[in-house]
Amino acid sequence: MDSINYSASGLVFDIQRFSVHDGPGIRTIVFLKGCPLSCKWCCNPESQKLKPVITYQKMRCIHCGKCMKACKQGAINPNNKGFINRDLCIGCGECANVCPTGALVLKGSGMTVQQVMLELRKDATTYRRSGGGITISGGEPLVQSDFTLELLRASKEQGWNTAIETTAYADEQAIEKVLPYVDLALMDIKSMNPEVHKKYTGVSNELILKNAVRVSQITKTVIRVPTIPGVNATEEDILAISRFAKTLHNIKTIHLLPYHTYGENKYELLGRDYLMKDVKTLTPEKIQALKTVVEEQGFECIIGG
Ligand SMILES: C[S@@+](CC[C@H](N)C(=O)[O-])C[C@H]1O[C@@H](n2cnc3c(N)ncnc32)[C@H](O)[C@@H]1O
Ligand code: SF4
Ligand code: SF4
Ligand code: SF4
Repeated sequence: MDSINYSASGLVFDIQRFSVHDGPGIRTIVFLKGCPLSCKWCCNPESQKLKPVITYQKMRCIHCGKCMKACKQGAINPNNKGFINRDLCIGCGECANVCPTGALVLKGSGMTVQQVMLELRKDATTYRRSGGGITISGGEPLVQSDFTLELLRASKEQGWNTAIETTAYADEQAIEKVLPYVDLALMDIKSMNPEVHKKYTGVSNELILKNAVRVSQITKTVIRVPTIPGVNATEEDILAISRFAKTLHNIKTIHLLPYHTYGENKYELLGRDYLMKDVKTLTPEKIQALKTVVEEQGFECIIGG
């Protein structure tokens, strides 16, 4: 086995400590950039591009003009819709460096495995006491598969529990090399209907359904379904996903994640329209009915994951 490459670097857009979701015990979630999907409801739209992106918060702007002078691409102009011309912006972050109020923030920066491990080590005692560890999310962690692999290997060497949040849209090699170092795969199945999947996520579900079999063979897997009204939140949709889960290897638990709008304001910061504005989250009665469907198929069902 090769030694761990601590100098491998990846694009990270957030690190959240003390999470009690997304795996056992107390965890640190490392959010990676890059996703081949573009789910219309995505709560992390800043994750999707595999490069740093700038956010602009109008409320904080005092119109000092420093960013305009700093931007060599001429991408900033108060007359632009959303302040920044995103066709010109290269995500260099020079504007954010000079902004005195924090109105401009760059999402995504290069970090080495060693730098991420330094962050993680701050909570090593907590991981040991609680049986927790690292969860790699995003974005899609399998996009930066070499970086994800090294982070997982380094974490396993410390004896920490490892998890990934994935939608398994990746090539076979990425699955085969990364999953053996994952203790728990929290794997989304968003819809069994290929047209619906394509319409709302930008890609067909064919590769995901194929890879789901392999993921479940390699490691302990929990199926997750973000339940989005008008997309995949009928009893028929959830029954179809539950039946599919039965064809996988040893799935015991399905998480239903009720649709939420926590990410809505981020779209504005990115100069994008939020396309799910009119969608209301499910009532507790409706989500309960979906839970019953899952349980009738013999699975444990957790609402919220
Ligand atoms: C941001 S994703 C990152 C991992 C991976 N890209 C995926 O989709 O599985 C993490 C989790 O958040 C869920 N999620 C994203 N947007 C959501 C929303 N608006 N409401 C409920 N769950 C959401 C996803 O379904 C996924 O289970
Ligand atoms: S990130 Fe760079 S290119 Fe983009 S607006 Fe700021 S300074 Fe200009
Ligand atoms: S530097 Fe910041 S506060 Fe000044 S104009 Fe640009 S965004 Fe606004
Ligand atoms: S797969 Fe995950 S990260 Fe990618 S767009 Fe969908 S919810 Fe967002």
